[in-house]
Amino acid sequence: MSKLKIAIQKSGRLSEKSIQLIEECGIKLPNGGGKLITESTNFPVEVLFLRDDDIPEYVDQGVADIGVIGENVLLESRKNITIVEKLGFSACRLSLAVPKEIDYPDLAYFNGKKVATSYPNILSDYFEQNDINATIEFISGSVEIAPGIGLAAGICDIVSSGSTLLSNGLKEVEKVMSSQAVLVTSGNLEAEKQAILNKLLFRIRAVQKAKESKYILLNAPNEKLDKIVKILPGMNSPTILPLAKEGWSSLHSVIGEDKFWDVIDALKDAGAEGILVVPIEKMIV
Ligand SMILES: Nc1ncnc2c1ncn2[C@@H]1O[C@H](COP(=O)(O)OP(=O)(O)OP(=O)(O)O)[C@@H](O)[C@H]1O
Ligand SMILES: O=P(O)(O)OC[C@H]1O[C@H](OP(=O)(O)OP(=O)(O)O)[C@H](O)[C@@H]1O
Ligand SMILES: [Mg+2]
Repeated sequence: MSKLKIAIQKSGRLSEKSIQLIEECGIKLPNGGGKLITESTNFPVEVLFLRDDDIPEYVDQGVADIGVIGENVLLESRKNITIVEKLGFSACRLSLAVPKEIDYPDLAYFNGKKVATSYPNILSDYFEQNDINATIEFISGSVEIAPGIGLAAGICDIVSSGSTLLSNGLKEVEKVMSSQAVLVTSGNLEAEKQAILNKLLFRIRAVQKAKESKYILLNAPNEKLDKIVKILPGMNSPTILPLAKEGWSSLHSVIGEDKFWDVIDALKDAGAEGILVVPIEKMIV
């Protein structure tokens, strides 16, 4: 029976979350051992642990069927592979930065200047689209030190909190792209592997959906239920159960994590009491 080969980063910013996602899908992986390839004991997948930059090539070649990488690495690779699912973790951006004391006018600042980056393809496309004529200096890591050692006038690198820029005396001046972890495939899977991927995607979506939602329970006097129900945007209509206390009910519903804080005050004002909000592990809609 065929197995779906999944390439994930061996060690780095994507590793832990990639393994966590696989495990949250109920796919068991043997513990540790430093192996670079491992098989699940309860789902037809093999996991390959690789450098993230190598994953696009392996997926393109069919050595791996799917892979987890940042959108930045996908775009830089210029491979003919496609995103099957955005995974929502390792959110960051690729930005241009210059020494903080520079009085930066606009993108034209980079005309005739040298810019250091590990993303020469993305950056040259970006400069071309914006009619900027700059020299791109490729360096594979520690890009933030380039201006300080006189290698370049600016850099283009990953920014998340901004603390690496700050500690190297740089400031972000232009966002080139946003990125998050994505699941990619070459799109040439044989039927049996595609069926495994479909099963995996179904589980990933259930896990993702659950993370975006919370299960809410509250108590309220019966005469206030109508008003409370109108405040709660649920999956379907909420469940209402009578409480032992005469004239009171317990109401259960599912609510978007992003909406929760907006509606909580409205619920209290409408007479809700004993509000409990609990995480959902999986959600099939
Ligand atoms: N500070 C950050 N916050 C959030 N996401 C990040 C951050 N830095 C990088 N990423 C994302 O995680 C991916 C992997 O980053 P990491 O720094 O582990 O890569 P790397 O050093 O190239 O690793 P490798 O050794 O596998 O080549 C990046 O391509 C990017 O999409
Ligand atoms: O804006 P920040 O939150 O500071 O994050 C940005 C930094 O994070 C990444 O490096 P990482 O820490 O993964 O180390 P690496 O360069 O060794 O990959 C990236 O290359 C930046 O240097
Ligand atoms: Mg890398």
